[in-house]
Amino acid sequence: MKVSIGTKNRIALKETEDYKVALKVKDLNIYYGDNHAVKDVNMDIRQNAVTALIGPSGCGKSTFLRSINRMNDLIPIARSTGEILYEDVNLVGNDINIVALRKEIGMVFQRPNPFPKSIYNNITHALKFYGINSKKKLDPIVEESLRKAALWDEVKDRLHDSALSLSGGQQQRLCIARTLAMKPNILLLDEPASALDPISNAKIEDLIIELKKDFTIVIVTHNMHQASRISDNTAFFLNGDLIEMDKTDKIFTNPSKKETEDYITGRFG
Ligand SMILES: Nc1ncnc2c1ncn2[C@@H]1O[C@H](COP(=O)(O)OP(=O)(O)OP(=O)(O)O)[C@@H](O)[C@H]1O
Repeated sequence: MKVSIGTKNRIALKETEDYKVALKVKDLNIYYGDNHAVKDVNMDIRQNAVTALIGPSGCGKSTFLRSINRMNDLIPIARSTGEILYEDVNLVGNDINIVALRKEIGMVFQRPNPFPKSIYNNITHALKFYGINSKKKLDPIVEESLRKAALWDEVKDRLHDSALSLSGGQQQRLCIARTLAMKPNILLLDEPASALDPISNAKIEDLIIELKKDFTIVIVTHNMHQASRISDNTAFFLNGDLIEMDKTDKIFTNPSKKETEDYITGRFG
């Protein structure tokens, strides 16, 4: 099911010696009209790791995250320059096949947004769009996706019930399962647990730690404890600038920049 994302804007991705890079961001700038929301960001996002994006409200975290699978295209005044290299394709380029891109780089939003369909049909909806229609093919994908999203045991006897009958936390895991069914390489999570109760929140955190074995994960979170618990690397944004990015332990115990320290110690934001 792998689909070519684009043909032009191809630039070889270099990997460093100690880890593989899933996304290489170079000189990325994003504007909403005159508002320069993301400024000259350079960043390597590690494969099979969790990268947390933190920073005060309005600092550009979600804008940065959304640029990775071109969700900002939906905003007419948004404009980007620079490069986000995925495999050998610049995702900022003009000839990107957005449908293919979003299949490889899936996104889960802050509020669970299941379709008003059955649990089963939530998972199969997009697969049918890609021409997978037989129950024989769909059934195993539904089970595998729900298992990966740690929801199978809770829903296996009610797959044809409405997704809206699930709790908020279950709905969010269903949205993750729906994304996993497309077999993406990268998962973008925009505060996926912030609207959930503490138990559901903990389940989502455990799930994210489990999922990084198979996927590269980039997560926006306002919750510092969450970032420190689940992420390998943390990037701190302020006013659209990437102030500092490092191993999560380092960011939370011994950041290099005063702005980072002020933020993580609660002195501002
Ligand atoms: N759809 C939009 N149209 C115009 N400007 C926008 C839009 N979305 C975000 N912005 C602006 O871009 C800047 C960065 O916003 P963004 O939502 O990326 O920040 P954030 O760090 O994710 O904030 P929060 O933590 O509150 O979600 C802000 O100045 C914001 O007003």
